[in-house]
Amino acid sequence: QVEGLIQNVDFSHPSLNDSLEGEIQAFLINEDQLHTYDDLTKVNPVTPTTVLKCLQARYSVKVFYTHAGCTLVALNPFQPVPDLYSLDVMKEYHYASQPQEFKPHIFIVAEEAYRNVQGQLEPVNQSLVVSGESGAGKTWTSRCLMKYYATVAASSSVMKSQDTVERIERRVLDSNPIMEAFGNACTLRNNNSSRFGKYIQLQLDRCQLLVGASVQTYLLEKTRVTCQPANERNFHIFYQMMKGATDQQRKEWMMSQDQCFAWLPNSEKTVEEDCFDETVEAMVHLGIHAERQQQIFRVSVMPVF
Ligand SMILES: Nc1ncnc2c1ncn2[C@@H]1O[C@H](COP(=O)(O)OP(=O)(O)OP(=O)(O)O)[C@@H](O)[C@H]1O
Repeated sequence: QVEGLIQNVDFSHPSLNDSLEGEIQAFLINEDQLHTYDDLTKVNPVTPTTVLKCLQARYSVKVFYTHAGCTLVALNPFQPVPDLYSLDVMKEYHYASQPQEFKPHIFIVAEEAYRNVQGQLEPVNQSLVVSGESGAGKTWTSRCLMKYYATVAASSSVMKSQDTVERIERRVLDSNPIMEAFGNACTLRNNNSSRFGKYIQLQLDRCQLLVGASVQTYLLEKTRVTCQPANERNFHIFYQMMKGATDQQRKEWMMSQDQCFAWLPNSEKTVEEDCFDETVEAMVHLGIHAERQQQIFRVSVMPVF
């Protein structure tokens, strides 16, 4: 992704090469300043080395977001960062008169898009594109964005407390565990890898309150159901069912505790996402009633005798 941001420079000319190398060295000499570049367009010269060194320097002081013009570069901290996404931080960005003057953050992008919806004459659609390689943090980032909108654009009094998010806002957030249970799997690169692409639409009314949402999915890696690459797993939902089913469900689904399934390799591996209760709870919030759930789970079960 960073490569794509870097200008095309012809490095083939020897003198150009030498002078550029000199500029790079001159830039990098101020090592203790590199983390202060909060916008990569200020880096000069812009080369893979200078950009990556700046990002590395920021990462080492636990700064995970950097602007690159109107793009935001997000580095994956691979660990929870306390208070980076709290309700208070959301409020700070949401109520700021100039959020772009704050430290780079995904909430700046979220807030700018939110404000841009309010066009001069008519509301204007906004799109946020989250891209990156597997494990880069796209799913995490999309969740943050949805949480932000579910909070700031909530029709109820959600800004009062973190757990008053409800109704449509709650449903928007609850779509995530369901989508992830059925569409994510543990791969070599990411324990919670999305095996599909998604296009999420959040609909706001003229008062900029969240009134609807839809998710379109595409390119689901269906072949994973029957064929999992070595040391990877099938979709989370199967393991969730194996681990979380009640005795009654086990009987009905013919899934006894000690049974092995050829299509469910690496069952011994426990990942955070193996949480059947959470999936079921989210289904309830989304209005998927018990009978429909049973139909879905019956289809999901594939016993091999
Ligand atoms: N901002 C963050 N703070 C803390 N942890 C994070 C953050 N972003 C990502 N992670 C961690 O990195 C893991 C991988 O991120 P994520 O699943 O979002 O990647 P992805 O880009 O969606 O990958 P894939 O394309 O394989 O679906 C997450 O499960 C989470 O543990």
